[in-house]
Amino acid sequence: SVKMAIKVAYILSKIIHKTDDFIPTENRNSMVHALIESCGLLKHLCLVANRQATDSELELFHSPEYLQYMKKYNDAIECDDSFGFGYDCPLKQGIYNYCKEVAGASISAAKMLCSGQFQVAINWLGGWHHAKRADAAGYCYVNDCVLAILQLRTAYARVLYIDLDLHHGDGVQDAFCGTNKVMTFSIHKHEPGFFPGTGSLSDTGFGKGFRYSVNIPLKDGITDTPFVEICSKVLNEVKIKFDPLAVVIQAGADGLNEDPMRSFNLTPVGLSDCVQFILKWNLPTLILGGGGYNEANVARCWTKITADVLNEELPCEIPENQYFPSYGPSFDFEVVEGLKKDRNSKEYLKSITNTVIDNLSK
Ligand SMILES: O=C(CCc1ccccc1NC(=O)c1cccc(C(F)(F)F)c1)NO
Ligand SMILES: [Zn+2]
Repeated sequence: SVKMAIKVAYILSKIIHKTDDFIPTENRNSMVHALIESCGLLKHLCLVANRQATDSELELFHSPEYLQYMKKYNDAIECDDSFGFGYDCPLKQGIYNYCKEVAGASISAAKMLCSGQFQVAINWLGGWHHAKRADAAGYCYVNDCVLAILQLRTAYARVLYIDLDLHHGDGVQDAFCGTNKVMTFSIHKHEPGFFPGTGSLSDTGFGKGFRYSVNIPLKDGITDTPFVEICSKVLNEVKIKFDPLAVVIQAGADGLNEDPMRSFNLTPVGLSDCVQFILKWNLPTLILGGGGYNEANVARCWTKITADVLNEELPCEIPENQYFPSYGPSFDFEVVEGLKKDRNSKEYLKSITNTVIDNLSK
């Protein structure tokens, strides 16, 4: 089918190398951008210079005390473990500037969609779905997903949030679990003791938001085909029932095979097929990053998603770029599917699909 060329906004950060200091993999954000650039994709994108979020924009979701604490430690180098900082979310110098940069990028991307000038906006620096109003969690210090959704809600009556990360998008679900203006859909690993532990089948929202939280809890080992199948089946019902006017996709890549999380068995093809299924709806769509700890594979995945959004071909081999050695020994774009067992039986997938679709039609 002939695909129309669509206008795609891509948020550029001048301090992208600094943002690498605050995610667990040292060069990831820089590698993603360098690979996208070396594949010649920037000329097809509308490059938007990032603008840092203001304090008042961050306060649209986060508590002033929480933000004040980060601001205070922005220059210091030690902290106690209040507000969730400490072990999982170490506070480092420049943390507050990092939050303003990342949140600003997701808000800027959302503003591009609100202007009606773009159909898709991409911010690979964003996707930090665990952060709470006054609590850092799971390496997330600022919930840029929530801030972007709030921005989109100024122009769109109903916004759908879709979380493809290995982990449950708990911070976003919590923020909107009581409203029927934002539906949150998250497909993730759900096993005893696996972070964050929420997002079970019965986790469907409260009050006005009852049945506006959709969760697909999975076991280890799922591969592209069943993942894309369950996503498209359920999202098809979500589209009919909720009739969203804008979409936010968190495309966290820690579900890829060879990720240190060693859980799912996805490849960039599966994640990109999910994004393509959603883009067929022709709705204003914001695409964010998220988890993903095999940095070369995350760069391969998000470069492929960017190329597929643009309907542009990728070269067969990894082009020369600053991080070329990281792509050895294959030096190509493929992430092979592993041999691990898929613990999601057909019966299990069928039963959760039916339950979720049942919930949607009540
Ligand atoms: O990816 C996440 C957060 C993962 C997380 C939650 C709670 C506590 C720690 C983490 N992060 C890790 O476990 C982690 C982060 C970076 C790298 C690794 C590695 F060891 F797998 F490489 C592991 N959310 O989408
Ligand atoms: Zn994750």
